[in-house]
Amino acid sequence: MDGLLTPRESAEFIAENSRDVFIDGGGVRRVAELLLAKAAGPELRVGAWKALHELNPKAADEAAVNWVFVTDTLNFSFWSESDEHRCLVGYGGKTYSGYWSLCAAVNRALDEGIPITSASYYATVTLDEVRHILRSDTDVPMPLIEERHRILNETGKILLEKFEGSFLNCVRKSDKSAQKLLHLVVESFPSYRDVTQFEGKRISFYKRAQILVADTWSVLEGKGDGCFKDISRITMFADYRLPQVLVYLGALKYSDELLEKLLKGEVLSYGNRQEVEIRGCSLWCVELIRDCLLELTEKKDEKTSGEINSILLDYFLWDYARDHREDMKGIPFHRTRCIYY
Ligand SMILES: Nc1nc2c(c(CN[C@H]3C=C[C@H](O)[C@@H]3O)cn2[C@@H]2O[C@H](COP(=O)(O)O)[C@@H](O)[C@H]2O)c(=O)[nH]1
Repeated sequence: MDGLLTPRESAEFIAENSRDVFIDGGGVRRVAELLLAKAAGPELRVGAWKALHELNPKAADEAAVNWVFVTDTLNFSFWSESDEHRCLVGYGGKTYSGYWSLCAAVNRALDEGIPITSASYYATVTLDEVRHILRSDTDVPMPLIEERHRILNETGKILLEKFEGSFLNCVRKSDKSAQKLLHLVVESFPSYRDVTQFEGKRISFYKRAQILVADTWSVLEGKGDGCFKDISRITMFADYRLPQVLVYLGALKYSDELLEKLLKGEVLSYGNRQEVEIRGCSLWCVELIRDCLLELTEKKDEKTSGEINSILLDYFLWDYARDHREDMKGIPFHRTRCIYY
């Protein structure tokens, strides 16, 4: 698309022109030092995607790739008005919330013999069937059920028409380039077009398309069809959890006016100036943390378990946010209801 900035270009431009969100250099360094201590550990490596998350597929086959595709097609907007009243899904003796409630519901459906990862099924699945598949154990349903149904039908039909019903065929058309796969996804599937404007420029975040590429790389363990030569050009994924954890860790700061708005739980619409600043500055902040971490590892000649990229930093910080939910209670996340993140 002409004149459309890449996510990294968008983030740098937003950070340079942001009025209500700021990157704190000292905080960036402190987070890089926190990550340095983990550089040689089990988290900052592609294998962590399977090793640390029991709901993720263990296989690296076509079915696993199609599990990733349908899950990332629905990977958006799990936040509820109140944390006490939210969608929960019980699976394998555990109760899951947020993004993990989606994964638990997908696995529960497969166990019930519902072929939810097959495009030939979800291209024509009905709204009632989707309500059943994504049903909550509480009286709070998963948000945006109607949109999830519409997106499943739309995406399933396109996957059948263009890629013989399997996302692995889409991956195989990308010449093992993460960037080519990213663009093939956003050109083919409308619900992945996470683009908006800021200060008169057309900007992109492509959050779900980037995490789809990242999760495809992870489920294929960075090997074979998943051996993307340019995987390090994928940036962090601009969702509503990373900003929260970056503020908690002191790498990102909000103006008093914006913080007050978020503490009141005010909804920010998709593409709103402050919402764009939160997403753009978070993305740029993680890029700066990665640069600082790479500098520290070189200086300290620290062993790392393979190349550290923004995907692995993002995964680590997102998991960190999950594990520190209680500690982060005082830090608001921004509320935007949309299908893009
Ligand atoms: N930046 C970033 N955003 C991520 C993820 C993931 C899931 N990926 C994990 C799963 C397997 C891999 O091992 C990854 O660790 C979901 N989200 C977003 O968060 C929000 C849900 O949050 P909560 O309400 O707390 O569940 C929602 O916008 C969702 O789209 C990530 O990794 N990074």
